[in-house]
Amino acid sequence: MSADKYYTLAEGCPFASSSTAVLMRNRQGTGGLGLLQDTQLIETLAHFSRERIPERVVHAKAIGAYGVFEAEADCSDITSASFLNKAGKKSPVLLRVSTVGPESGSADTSRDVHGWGMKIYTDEGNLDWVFNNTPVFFIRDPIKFPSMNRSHKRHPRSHLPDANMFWDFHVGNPEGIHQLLVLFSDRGTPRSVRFLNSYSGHTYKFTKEDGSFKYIKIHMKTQQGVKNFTREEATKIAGEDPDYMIRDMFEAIERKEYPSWDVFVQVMEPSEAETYRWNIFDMTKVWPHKDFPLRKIGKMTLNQNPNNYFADIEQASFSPSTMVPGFSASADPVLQARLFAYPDAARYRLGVNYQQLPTNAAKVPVYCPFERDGKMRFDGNYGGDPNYVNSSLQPTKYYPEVKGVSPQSLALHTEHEKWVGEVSTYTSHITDDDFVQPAELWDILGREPGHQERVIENLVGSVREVKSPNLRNEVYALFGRVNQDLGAKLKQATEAAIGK
Ligand code: HEM
Repeated sequence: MSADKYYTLAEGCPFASSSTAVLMRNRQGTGGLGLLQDTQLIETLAHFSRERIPERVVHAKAIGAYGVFEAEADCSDITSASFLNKAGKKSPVLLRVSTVGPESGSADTSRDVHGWGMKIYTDEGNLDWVFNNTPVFFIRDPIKFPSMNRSHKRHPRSHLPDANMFWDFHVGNPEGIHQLLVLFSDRGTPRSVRFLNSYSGHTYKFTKEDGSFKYIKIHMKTQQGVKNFTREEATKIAGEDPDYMIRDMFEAIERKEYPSWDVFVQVMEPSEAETYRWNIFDMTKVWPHKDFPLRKIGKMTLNQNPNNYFADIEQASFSPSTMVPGFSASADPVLQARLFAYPDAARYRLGVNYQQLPTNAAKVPVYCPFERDGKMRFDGNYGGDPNYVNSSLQPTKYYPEVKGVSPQSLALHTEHEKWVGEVSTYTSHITDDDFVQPAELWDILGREPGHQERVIENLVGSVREVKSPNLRNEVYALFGRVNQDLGAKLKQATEAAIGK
């Protein structure tokens, strides 16, 4: 605390003591009636009751840190994004890594997908990469997202996590089988944030000023190497130190052991997408690397812990809709839904002016005078500038005329998006194709000694909690469609464990 810093009330008025109450004392001096004039006491109590903001409905438990993204090379052959147009160009970064289902106070070594919220403060505004540590997802129809998450959370009656509910959802919605296999592999219990990879999962687009574009998927690979806990280790640590992952990364950064990740893209031509073996807008599928190899575009290093968790991390908001010129969304329906869901969540959780909070604010000048006012506006609110579009009294200037770049560089749409379809209802259907990539993953796991056995043990740990024999049989059948042997072994091991 600096020498000239002194205690005041929230309005700046100096106060002699922070722990005195103003009371009407009784004659004996043993009790006292509180007075409304005790502003300090009233304000202290009132503020305490309002300290909590809603925790995120998913991804509540997290750790965050600041760092830097460094471009590997000039990527202007594939994108006009300014943060990627020069080798060595650096942009500041904020990262928040979370578990998905459990609440803010839960154990961070729980078996769960881990979320990756990353904000790159570029010189053309903010770009958010809202990824997971798995390359695929449980669903491909966005309407299923709330249902899927509720089935992973607490039972509405018992308020307990419930394996019956979990497996009931997944048997009824088997498109998640690829993701389930990843979740119950060793990667479902990462050793810490420092040792996990992250993936865009969705197809995005790199766009160029001439209107051309490429489809991309982004992969971030940990330079510390992928390391995981076994089920037993993760369970033990969950009891002993539920904040293990927070502690691990916070302390590493304090020790100046800065974790870093190499950033790659898989790049696909639009014409290739039309005939590719897999639907590139189906997030339950990957693009095998033999078809689309990784190209390195940069490196991300974390080098600074937050100064204040609430201000820097809890108040952070990330959205796939936060995109810079040169980077664009694809027609994946889950991604399209997410473009709406995140700003909507931020407005609910943080308020309509959440972009002004220091941790979310762009590091370039923001001039958005047609969004005004609202709760907790704390900048100058654009003074007397026109609050309506197309003013001739004070015309609005645009980026191309100020920077001398072509208007196309800011184009939102690309050639591949000349839609001719009719409005239709659509729910995806399960076919044998949905089990091809999971079967390949099962074979890949088999190359690592003991990994298939561990997957079965991890599954047994959960499926044995399912009470209904019919539902258990459906779970065995689901995994049997991946590999008959897997289904049979899972059945045998689970029923044996139940019989014990
Ligand atoms: C229809 C699908 C999805 C919907 C509706 C959805 C919705 C949400 C919502 C409402 C939040 C809380 C946001 C907040 O309160 O600030 C959230 C957080 C998050 N989601 Fe999703 N999500 C979906 C799919 C996905 C997918 C596919 C990924 C990863 C590829 C993902 C990654 C994340 C991450 C990393 C966070 C935490 C962000 C943070 O740290 O603040 N979500 N999601």
